[in-house]
Amino acid sequence: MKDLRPIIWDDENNQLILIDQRKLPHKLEYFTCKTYEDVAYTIKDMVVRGAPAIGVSAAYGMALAEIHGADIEKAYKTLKNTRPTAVNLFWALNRIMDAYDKGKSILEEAKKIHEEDIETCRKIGEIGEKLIDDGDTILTHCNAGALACSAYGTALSVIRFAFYNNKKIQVIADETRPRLQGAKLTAFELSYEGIPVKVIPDNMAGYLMSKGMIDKIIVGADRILSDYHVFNKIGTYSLAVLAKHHNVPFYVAAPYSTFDFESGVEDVVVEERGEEEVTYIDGVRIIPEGVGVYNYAFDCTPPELVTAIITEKDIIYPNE
Ligand SMILES: CSC[C@H]1O[C@H](OP(=O)(O)O)[C@H](O)[C@@H]1O
Repeated sequence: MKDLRPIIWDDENNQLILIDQRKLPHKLEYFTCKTYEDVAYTIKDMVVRGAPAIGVSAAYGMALAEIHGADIEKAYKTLKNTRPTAVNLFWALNRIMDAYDKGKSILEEAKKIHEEDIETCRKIGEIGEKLIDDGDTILTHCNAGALACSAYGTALSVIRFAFYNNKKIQVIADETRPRLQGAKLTAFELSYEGIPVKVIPDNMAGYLMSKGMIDKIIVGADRILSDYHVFNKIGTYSLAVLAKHHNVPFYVAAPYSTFDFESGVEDVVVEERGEEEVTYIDGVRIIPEGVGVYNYAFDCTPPELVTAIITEKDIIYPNE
């Protein structure tokens, strides 16, 4: 298994080194964070993205605040305000603040969160792999891979473990407009590892399902509520509706740090990002000046459309 690690803590120089995912797939470059402000920037500008990866990075951002004697409360607020939907960000920051309030080292707690995330994602793959059959064609959305976590991924961990258990699978990655995480990140991550992957435009998924070309769908998550409403990348809900119509199993893979047992659906802030993500592709304007756009980054899939949720402890069947 080619171990893609997007988050590296450099103990020697007290800095956080991140794969700059804005540069993929053309360049594998790194962004070095020396302050918590640097980390906040990387989360907002999606140098690092993906619910677990955002949480781990924010934890190290707090460690940088501690190392440099910065105002811890200010660092907490700055990092907390980077992105509103992925609950892992708040889970990690609150865990760091709990440790700090108890007089523990923030850096040591951040390292624990990082190490736990690696093991959690590995377990999700081990547990979820049994849902994949030899010969399956599996559609995935956005990037819920090692690039969204500390290693392995969530949805892509299931796919990796199926592949390494000698199941002959074919992955279909839809491109995932507007940021194209599927085309740029999932296709990079799987081809880098030799896992068969094809990319499709988002609007092709329904046609492939109607032709019986998709056996299963597996996606990640940014926030799962206690009633199993799933917040994930925009377009997930559309896939879930299509999957229901075509009787295609729809799986969600996520660690328990993505669960939010407090909020109701109406409490969750669905991130809206800048218009330029929709009006431009790779720096080229594609929409006429003066024409408005929507750019919701996430949507919500109700539990009745979810076949199963794969975690590091168990498989949850919301409708059984
Ligand atoms: C393993 S969680 C990945 C999750 O995060 C992504 O969002 P973004 O790329 O905007 O951070 C997407 O929703 C993925 O499913």
